[in-house]
Amino acid sequence: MKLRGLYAITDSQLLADGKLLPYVEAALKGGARLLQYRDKSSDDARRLREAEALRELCTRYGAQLIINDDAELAARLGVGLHLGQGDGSLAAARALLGRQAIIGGTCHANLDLAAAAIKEGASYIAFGRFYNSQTKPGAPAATLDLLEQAKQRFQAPIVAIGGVTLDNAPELIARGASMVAVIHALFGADSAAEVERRARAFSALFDTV
Ligand SMILES: Cc1ncc(COP(=O)(O)OP(=O)(O)O)c(N)n1
Ligand SMILES: Cc1ncsc1CCOP(=O)(O)O
Ligand SMILES: [Mg+2]
Repeated sequence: MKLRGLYAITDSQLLADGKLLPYVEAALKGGARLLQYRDKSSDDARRLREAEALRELCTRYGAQLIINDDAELAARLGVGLHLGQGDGSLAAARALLGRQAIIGGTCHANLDLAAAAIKEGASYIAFGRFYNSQTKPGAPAATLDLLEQAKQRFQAPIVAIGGVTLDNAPELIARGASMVAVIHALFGADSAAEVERRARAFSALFDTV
């Protein structure tokens, strides 16, 4: 699968009260190519249930499910995985999940971390936050120049994350992002119809830039 386009990431607060499945389905209808299940709770039974439901939705829409932080859950479901610095070894995750799995690594604003992630078998490298993020305000800041340097240095697909909106996504794509990972500007919406509209608009940026 070509890693290009909208990368939607779930949020437990924004998608509470029964919104998880309808809002995710709207994002997938709108063209999201990757969907990350990001749930920091320790309710393993609920996490398994929700992740299984998301996997089914992703299959229906031809998208790929990625599990945040939890290699065991990714292995159990046979889906992809995203690991940050301190979430465990990418090489061990690659060995666990196999050659085909999509595995991403957080590289903050550091090209050496990206080189190491690729060496360990990452399918994509993620930089950010690029802008102010309501979801993760303390994440280390990355610049557009860094993105350009990463694009020149690496062939691996580059994911840009952190405060990404419909207004600033075009400059990220122009400077080398092959995917934009979005939480608030996608799922912080009043209705599933609005999520679908936003997802379509994000996805369309990849046709034109
Ligand atoms: C696509 C993508 N990029 C970066 C992150 C951040 O991962 P991490 O640094 O481990 O932080 P948490 O998301 O676990 O809080 C991500 N999740 N996805
Ligand atoms: C998980 C994560 N890692 C760096 S910024 C961020 C949050 C992205 O969410 P938002 O799109 O709401 O800024
Ligand atoms: Mg993490």
